[in-house]
Parts: sequence; C-alpha cells; structure tokens
Amino acid sequence: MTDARPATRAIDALRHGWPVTIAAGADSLTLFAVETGDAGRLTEFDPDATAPLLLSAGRAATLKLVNQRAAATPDGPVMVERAPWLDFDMGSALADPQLDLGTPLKGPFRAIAVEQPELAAAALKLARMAGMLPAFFVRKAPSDIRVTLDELEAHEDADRLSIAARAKLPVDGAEDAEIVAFRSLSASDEHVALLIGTPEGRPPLVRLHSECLTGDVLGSLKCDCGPQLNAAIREIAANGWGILLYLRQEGRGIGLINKLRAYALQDQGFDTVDANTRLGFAIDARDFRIAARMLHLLGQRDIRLLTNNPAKVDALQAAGVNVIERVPHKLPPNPHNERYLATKRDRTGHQL
Ligand SMILES: Nc1nc2c(ncn2[C@@H]2O[C@H](COP(=O)(O)OP(=O)(O)OP(=O)(O)O)[C@@H](O)[C@H]2O)c(=O)[nH]1
Ligand SMILES: [Zn+2]
Repeated sequence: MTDARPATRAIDALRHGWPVTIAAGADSLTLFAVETGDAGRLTEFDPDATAPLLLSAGRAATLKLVNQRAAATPDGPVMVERAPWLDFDMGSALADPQLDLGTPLKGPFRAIAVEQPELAAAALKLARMAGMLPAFFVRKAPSDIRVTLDELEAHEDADRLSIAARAKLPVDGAEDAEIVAFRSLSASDEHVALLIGTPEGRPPLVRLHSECLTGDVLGSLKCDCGPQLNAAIREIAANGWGILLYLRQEGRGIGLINKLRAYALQDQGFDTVDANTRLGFAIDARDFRIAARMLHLLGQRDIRLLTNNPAKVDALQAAGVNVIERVPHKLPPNPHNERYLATKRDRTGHQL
C-alpha cells in the first residue's frame, strides 16, 4: 500500500508556510503557498525573484488572464510570469478575491506555458486538501518536504476508512439511534453515521449530509443545511429504518475558511457557483466514494437516497451503491436562502 504519510506532512508544511515539492518520476515542482507566506520568506524561497505564480483556471479567468494562456486545458492551472511588480503583496492580491475590490492590480501580467500540467493540477488539489487558497509561487529546485502524486492519491483513498467506535445516541427526533464513527487518515475527517430504527431487511432510507458549521451549529439562514439535517433525522425515524451519514466535507469540500471566503464574495453579489470559481475551486469538490465506503462497512448495498441532487445519486452508483430510489428532500425557503436555492436549481442541477 502506498505510504500516505508524505501527503499528511505536505499538508502540514503548507499550513506552516514551508515549501513543499510535488514529484512524479524525475519531474518535480516546488511550491510556496501565498496564503501562509510573507515577503521575507518568499525572498528566501526565490532569491532571484524569478518564480512564477501558479493559479487556477477560474482565478485566471476572473483576472482576465485566461485568453492568453499558453497550451493548457480549459480548466487547467495557469502560470503567471514573474515580473518586478509581481511581488509578494501583488501575489496575494492575485490569489485572494477578497482583495479584488481593494487592490488595484498593476500589471501587465502574462500567462506562460505550464510545463508540468499534471504536477500543477496536483498542487491546486493539495491546496484544497489543506483548506488553503489555491495559489503558489513555484520553482524547480526541490525542498526537504516531498510528496509524490501517488502519495497524494493514497491520502484520499476511501478504502482506508474503518469503523472505530459505536455507541447508542438518543437524538432529538430519533431516540433509538446509534452512532458509528469512522477513522480516516486525518483528524479533521472523522466521519460519522447515525443509524436510526431497526433494519427489518429493507433497504435503508439514507441521507448524505455534508458538514456545514454555520448552518448545522450556528443556525445560519444562508443555506438550507440545518433544517435539512433535522428533517432528515425525523424522516428516517418516521420511515422506521435508515442511516444519516454526516460527512466532514465542509463547504462542499473546500473547508470552512474557504467557504467563508466564498460567503464574503456572496456579500459582494456573486452567487454560490461564481464565488467558488472566483476563489479557484470546483463548484463541488466533494468525494462521495467516502460515503459509499461507509455504507459498505455498514453492510448496505441497496439504498433509498434522500436528496435533491442527482449528482449524489450518480456518484454513489459509480462507487458501487445501488440507489433504488431518490426521495426528494425539499424544505421551505427563507428570505436569506432563496437565491442560494434558486442557484442550486438553475446552475447545479438540483431538482427543486
Ligand atoms: N462552497 C460553498 N459551500 C456551501 C455554500 N453553502 C453551503 N455550502 C456547503 O454545502 C454543503 C451542503 O450541501 P448538501 O445539502 O449536503 O448537498 P446538496 O448538494 O445541496 O444536495 P441535497 O442532498 O439536495 O441537499 C455543506 O458542506 C455546506 O457547508 C456556499 O455558498 N459555498
Ligand atoms: Zn449550509
């Protein structure tokens, strides 16, 4: 089995502001994360000030850099040539859309060829795994901390999930529930399942709920997560038997801080889809193979799924779960989440 520890070390290093090298065979790319860097450390990383800046396609499109991009795929990473005016602060402004309104972007900026597109794409993925802005100054010379593409892949391998603990957990709406916790490689990814009712041999009614700290805990009205969570527990209980999977995929997989950055963009008028794109992330970065693995460990292959999102059905089917029925999970809108729900309906294929 591929060693996943280098990926854990790489994530930790980036969060500390230490350079990380991503390697595949003889090729490598060394990354300096804009988010956790500063001007002094950038000079240490790149004394000649020649390191270009790696950005996502979405971010480059926002900055109007995408048309002049040399030979890359439409949604592939973009490399911005280093220029005297592209110093650390300007790199931060290019990376962070929250600064778009406050920082005049003094260019010109020029996109150059991405020599190692696979490594560059992996770098952006690593930023998502670390919950950081997808923006790096890059150089060729290796650093002490190194991770390969295979090791990054291994870190996300759903097969490494295992059941770690289970106990009775009476909850509001389902007093006969049992909680099952799953261990994964990173402490922030401790997914849980709430088993409600008695199996009786029928396929369970299943809800995949992705973590939303603001909605689930603080009662945010910006989304429908809190009410959906409560209603799911009640609906499963009323059905007599089912499972709520509580997946630690905050912000559709981009992490809490990046989600709140997306909220700041929504405060400026962008919708939930454009906010993710402007930050440089996929609209939905969740990996539902984790949910499939949890259902497998719980011995469930055939399920009825509570969701309005056909992509969840497709992702589970592709991961070997037989979704025999999609059960709608619609709740009344409030004035704060009306636009969010309309965007989900109009732009992300939700059946609302
Ligand atoms: N990036 C981002 N994530 C958001 C935003 N609003 C809510 N979320 C996250 O979206 C996830 C909730 O999605 P779900 O309700 O599980 O799923 P869904 O895709 O809407 O589909 P349903 O099953 O129909 O509810 C949680 O992880 C939230 O934190 C947003 O504006 N931006
Ligand atoms: Zn929410």
